[in-house]
Amino acid sequence: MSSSSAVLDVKGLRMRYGSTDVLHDVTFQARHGEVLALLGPNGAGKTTTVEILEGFRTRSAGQVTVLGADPAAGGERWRARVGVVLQSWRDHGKWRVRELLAHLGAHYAPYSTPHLPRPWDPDRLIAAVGLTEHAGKKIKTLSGGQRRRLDVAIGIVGRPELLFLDEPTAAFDPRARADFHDLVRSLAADQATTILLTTHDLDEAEKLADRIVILDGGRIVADGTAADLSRRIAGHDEVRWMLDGRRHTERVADSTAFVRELFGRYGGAVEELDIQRASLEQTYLALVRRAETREETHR
Ligand SMILES: Nc1ncnc2c1ncn2[C@@H]1O[C@H](COP(=O)(O)OP(=O)(O)OP(=O)(O)O)[C@@H](O)[C@H]1O
Repeated sequence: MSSSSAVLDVKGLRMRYGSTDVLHDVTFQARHGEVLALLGPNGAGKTTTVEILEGFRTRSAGQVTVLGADPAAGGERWRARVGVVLQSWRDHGKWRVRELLAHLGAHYAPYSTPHLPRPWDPDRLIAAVGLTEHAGKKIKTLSGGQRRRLDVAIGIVGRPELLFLDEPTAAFDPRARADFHDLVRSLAADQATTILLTTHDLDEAEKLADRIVILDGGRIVADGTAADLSRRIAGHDEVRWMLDGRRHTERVADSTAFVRELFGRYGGAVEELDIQRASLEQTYLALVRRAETREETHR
């Protein structure tokens, strides 16, 4: 990908709090319409990275371009193109759901274009986040999960071209989570919204993300599709089969190539073939463990 076509372009990003470096030379990009998941253990630097990209935190060093601008200097027009999902709008407890979304949405009207009409129609947006029944309710009367849906609605009311979602489904019940996943997919597929998602839910990352970036100890330890990442863990696929009445089990790096060879050699004599690929969870844990071992030996 050329840097100019990237919606997010981060090169050599560093962040230091006092005398502690928490981001070391972080480099990654996101394309138009791509869903990127940023994963990593607690304290890895995900929130710090996202807040720098959102323009809420000033970096110590490195080049950061977000929708063509440096977020540290992004003006009103730039901000109108970026969606941020913040934690609950507690100060607005007396506002009603539809009223707040219409009020906040009005701010984006001057940035409307024929290609991207802004803001979302409040009722369509309320339906998209599953709050139709609660549209007339005061915010302080919503449950935690309903409030979180409202947070998401507030984040996307201006039809952002780039959306930051920081652990968006943490308080969602399974139904709300599934609805939310549909919404994220449709934002990316139908509206070409680029989405940067941080999550601790690996299943969510695997379902939603086109690409996964793993941050550990302030460094990127992996960047690729879920399949790319699992290929980096040699010997993770488990292939089982029966041959001449005997059961065989083999751990291999590339199960497709292995099975092709197996059939090439034994043909129809191979029975009860079963392939188990490593889950993203196993891959993630192996990559993080490997990065942490490397870090310890360098210390
Ligand atoms: N304002 C701050 N001052 C000093 N250190 C900070 C500050 N904010 C974060 N840190 C430190 O920076 C590191 C990265 O924190 P960050 O919140 O970015 O991690 P994270 O990956 O988002 O973690 P989590 O998954 O727990 O939310 C941590 O060691 C944290 O203690």
